[in-house]
Amino acid sequence: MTINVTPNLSDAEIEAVIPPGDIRRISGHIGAEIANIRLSGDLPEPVIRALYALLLKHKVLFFRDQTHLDDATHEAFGARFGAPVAHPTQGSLKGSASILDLDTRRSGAREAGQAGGARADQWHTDVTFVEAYPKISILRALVVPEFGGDTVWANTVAAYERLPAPLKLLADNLWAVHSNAYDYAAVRPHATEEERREFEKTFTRTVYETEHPVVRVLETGERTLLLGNFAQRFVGVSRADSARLFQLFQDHITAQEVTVRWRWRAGDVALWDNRATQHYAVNDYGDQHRVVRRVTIEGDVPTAIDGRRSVTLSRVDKAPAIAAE
Ligand SMILES: O=C(O)CCC(=O)C(=O)O
Ligand SMILES: [Fe+2]
Repeated sequence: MTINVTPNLSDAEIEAVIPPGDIRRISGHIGAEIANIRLSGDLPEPVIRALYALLLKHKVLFFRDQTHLDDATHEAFGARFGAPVAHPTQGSLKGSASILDLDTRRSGAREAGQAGGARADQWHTDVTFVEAYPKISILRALVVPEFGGDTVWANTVAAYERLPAPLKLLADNLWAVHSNAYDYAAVRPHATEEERREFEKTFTRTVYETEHPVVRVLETGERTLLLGNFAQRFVGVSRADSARLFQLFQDHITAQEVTVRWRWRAGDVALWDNRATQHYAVNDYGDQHRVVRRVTIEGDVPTAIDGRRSVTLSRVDKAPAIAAE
């Protein structure tokens, strides 16, 4: 059952279900580990509400030792926060509604896929190339390398708040075009021809272009910077200037001070507010095996400061052309 979320529970209301001693903040602006909880689709509603309130506050929540979860119960837990949605082009793991399998050993997975596929080593917010991109992502670690393979999240609300006033004004007035058809060759110069074809066949099977405000107003009233690696250019700005502006804002978003880095153990779960964060999977584990699986929860169409909403510019299906090759 999906909850009718009440965003602003008081601290006392949260404490009534999740004691403060079970909440361990990890860094100054983002991330908290929640202890003594067994995730499932059957958690009482007050617990789900408290988790959601904590998510709005900390942007990413971590849970250790959830080895009891399988794909079905992972998804059932996610469904308590809204409807699970499949990736628009990559589909989902067999037998599940929404699970994205990121396995470094799955054939074709090495370089294809979302933001670099099984190795998502680009700063991004999930699936921003569609209008109503997911509001929540929930990642479960199945196989963790002996060393390396951490994930880093950045708080895009804190990044906005820390901008000097003139840069806030600039961001407030910008819109960006996001697409899944980014320049794969530029991002992955060492990719083989096969990998490039795999990328085209799966990830960009349908090409989306969506215009989003760079500053999105959240249900909490907070303003968040909406960029990441699917952002291609700013509306009304040349490609060259877009590249410089993008770098300027991304550098603020990924400043160490607004990030948290998680060292995975098998059975860990990370739950993030995909509207208020970007993330990056550190690609430093060589050929070691790594498997993580993700459930994404339906989001809504972003609203800008002036009330305008994001719009889909185009959605072009390439599948028939590729199938005919
Ligand atoms: O592999 C990871 O740690 C993160 C992958 C990713 O970007 C995602 O699950 O959305
Ligand atoms: Fe991601």
